[in-house]
Amino acid sequence: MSGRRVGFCLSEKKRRRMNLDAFAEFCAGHGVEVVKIDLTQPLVPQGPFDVIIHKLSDVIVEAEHDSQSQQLLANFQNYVSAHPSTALLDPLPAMTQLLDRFASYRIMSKLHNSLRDWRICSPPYLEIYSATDLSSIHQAVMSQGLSFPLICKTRVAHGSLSHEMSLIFSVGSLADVHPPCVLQSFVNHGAILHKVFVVGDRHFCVERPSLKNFPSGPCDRKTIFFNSHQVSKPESSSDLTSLDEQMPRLPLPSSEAVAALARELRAQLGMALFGVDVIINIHTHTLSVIDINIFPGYEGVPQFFSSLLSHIESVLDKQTSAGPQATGSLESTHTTGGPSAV
Ligand SMILES: Nc1ncnc2c1ncn2[C@@H]1O[C@H](COP(=O)(O)OP(=O)(O)OP(=O)(O)O)[C@@H](O)[C@H]1O
Ligand SMILES: O=P(O)(O)O[C@H]1[C@H](O)[C@H](O)[C@H](OP(=O)(O)O)[C@@H](OP(=O)(O)O)[C@@H]1O
Ligand SMILES: [Mg+2]
Repeated sequence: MSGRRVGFCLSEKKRRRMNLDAFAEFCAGHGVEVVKIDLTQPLVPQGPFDVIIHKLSDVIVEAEHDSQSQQLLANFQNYVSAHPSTALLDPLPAMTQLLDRFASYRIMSKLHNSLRDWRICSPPYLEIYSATDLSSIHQAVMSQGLSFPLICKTRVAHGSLSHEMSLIFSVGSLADVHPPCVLQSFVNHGAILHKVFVVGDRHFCVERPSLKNFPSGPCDRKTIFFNSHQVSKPESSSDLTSLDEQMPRLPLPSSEAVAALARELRAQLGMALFGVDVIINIHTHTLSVIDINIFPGYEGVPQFFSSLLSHIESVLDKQTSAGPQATGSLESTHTTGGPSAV
């Protein structure tokens, strides 16, 4: 495939994290030119692009309150709208919904219906919009079927603050909740996390450290505050990830169930580059989906470069066969409803 230009719109940190320079070299060997897009400069002179791959989560989140980020985002959106033949990975509305745990958890909560045959579910959760009295939160925890311990996560699902979390063990400790946030039932899973990395129609499962088991039900224990990046990176190791008791090794997630999950979320999200965090309940052995990530790090996936290039080529092939008026994003997106909130 010759003369194809793929623009990357990533933060400097993300370019380093994915080793964009090495990917550019890899693509050059396959006749695909990788271009680093500078969002602060006019986009037209930097183009044209057959495909744009981006992770604008920083800009989208900051555009909520920062006029310069709003301008950068508007420039990008104007360029994409004016160039419908440029394929966008991934569509902005799809990415935006995953920046909000209220939206992504609504999608996760529907998986138990669409993937019932695979015994895939997502833990009960509760959306807390604003400061609410303790008894109302406790009432909602009970009525929504949540069970202690609870894990509390910020509503915003991206960026450094989004990884600050807490484990809450009693009704009294609900005072440690800082809305807007979600409360989710903690599922004992033997301190093993399964990261499912999706690249187009391919997906890869990588095992990671995870939070250890805790006694079920409320107990008189202080809230534990932690950063998720201390818990589930390949090198994570602390008393939070070390089991207090020996337990039989859990089965691996069935490859068919994981494939069904990847397929379902590809269709639901209309995205090609995302990660899904899955844990196995030590009592029921059901798969619990606890998180969906935009354009993750794909650490532990040696096939990432070849899979990404293969997906780019499949998108371009579709563009070619669909003709010059093909739309910018080849995959549709839609949002879903959700449970009551506090
Ligand atoms: N409901 C849950 N039950 C048990 N453990 C959980 C649950 N939710 C999260 N965890 C643990 O906390 C870790 C971080 O949770 P989560 O993935 O939601 O945070 P995150 O900041 O979005 O992480 P990342 O962006 O690195 O994927 C998980 O890897 C897992 O170890
Ligand atoms: O271990 P993974 O690849 O899941 O780590 C991801 C993490 O899940 C989040 O997707 C991070 O993105 P933010 O939520 O935007 O911080 C990724 O950071 P990034 O700098 O690679 O985008 C982690 O790689
Ligand atoms: Mg996660």
